[in-house]
Amino acid sequence: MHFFAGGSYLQETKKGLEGIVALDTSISFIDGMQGILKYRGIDIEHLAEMSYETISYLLINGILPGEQELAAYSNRLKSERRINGEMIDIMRVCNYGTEALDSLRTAISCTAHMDHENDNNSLDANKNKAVRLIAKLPTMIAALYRCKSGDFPFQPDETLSHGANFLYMLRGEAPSAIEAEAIEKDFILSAEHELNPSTFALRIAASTLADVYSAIITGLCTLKGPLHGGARRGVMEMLDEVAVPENANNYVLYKLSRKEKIMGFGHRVYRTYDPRSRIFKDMAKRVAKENGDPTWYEVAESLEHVMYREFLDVRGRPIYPNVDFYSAVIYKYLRIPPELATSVFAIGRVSGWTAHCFEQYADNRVIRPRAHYI
Ligand SMILES: CC(=O)SCCNC(=O)CCNC(=O)[C@H](O)C(C)(C)COP(=O)(O)OP(=O)(O)OC[C@H]1O[C@@H](n2cnc3c(N)ncnc32)[C@H](O)[C@@H]1OP(=O)(O)O
Ligand SMILES: O=C([O-])CC(=O)C(=O)O
Repeated sequence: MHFFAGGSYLQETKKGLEGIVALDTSISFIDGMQGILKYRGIDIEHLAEMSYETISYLLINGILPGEQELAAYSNRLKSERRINGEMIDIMRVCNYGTEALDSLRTAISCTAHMDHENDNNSLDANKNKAVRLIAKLPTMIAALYRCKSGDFPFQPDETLSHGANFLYMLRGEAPSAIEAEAIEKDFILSAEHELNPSTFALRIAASTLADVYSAIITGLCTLKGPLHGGARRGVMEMLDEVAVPENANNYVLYKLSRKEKIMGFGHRVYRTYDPRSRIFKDMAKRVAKENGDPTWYEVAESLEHVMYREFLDVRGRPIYPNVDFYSAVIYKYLRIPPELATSVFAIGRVSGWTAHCFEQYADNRVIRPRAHYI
């Protein structure tokens, strides 16, 4: 159905813009029926075996790096990991709440103030800003955590990978090999997902030609909500609440009877298992085994079984875990505090966000849909 308003015919409203195609992209591809996800034409299963730096380069530059390009990109990221004393002072002050993302938002805003290229919107300057953001986000989040506990932040360790260095800065000791693999995979699998809410919000900001930092902060603020990236924290809290696999059935039935959402389930696009969840589930099982206490993994598996059964019985179609579900189980085993979970998601996503910024700037028209006046 079409209706007439303000001199032109408009299409019927689609609540939540479900199924609306808003733009062309070459950054990622999703087949929600078959459970396929590709970044720049490469299957996620293949990408999950690479390093985060490789994936970050791929997303931003459109092609996989050769050996020399990767070495140069990796060196640049490592040399930009440090944050200065002024930033740490800010983190000591702007650190009141129980959600690290609120402070991260301020920290990124301050980085923009300190970046001499902030107002330079050339591609070269924007790529420099992307490198700074990608490199500094883990340092900022670890520093926020340390400052909150009244401790001094640990300096980044340039000998460690992007993921291992983050865990090192949280704890002051290098992670085990499997922990380093798990966090690296988390960053890769979280890096990009087409027009998810935060990326769409960011592209709207970029389409007004707002600078990269402003667009990233727009994305970050949108990631916060519990129906999007905030669900990861929700899952961590749910695992604590359910505590043992035997409680999963009653927990789900109680929540569903009250029409409450179960965090970490459902997706707007996937009608089958999210391919990232499959990889996360396998990784979570391995981390649980290494840890020696499989309880959180078993609680998660029970929740998955009960949700599948309930949705199939009551609605005639199952529901599957999304990207936030088994990643949260991994965070529990990695001892990442729940208040950091959404910010840790952003560490991975910032490469995808910056890639979308560049794609928007390169072929821009301001994004401005219409509303149906009632
Ligand atoms: C990184 C990410 O953003 S991944 C998503 C993270 N978010 C979550 O995990 C939060 C829980 N999940 C949800 O809220 C939703 O599934 C979303 C936001 C992911 C997708 O939303 P939509 O595409 O609008 O799905 P929608 O809400 O229409 O779901 C259809 C039905 O299933 C129900 N449903 C969907 N997900 C869930 C859930 N996790 N728990 C309980 N019921 C659910 C809805 O309530 C709705 O029921 P209704 O028809 O009786 O109203
Ligand atoms: O695509 C979405 O709507 C949400 C999602 O899975 C993501 O952002 O990774």
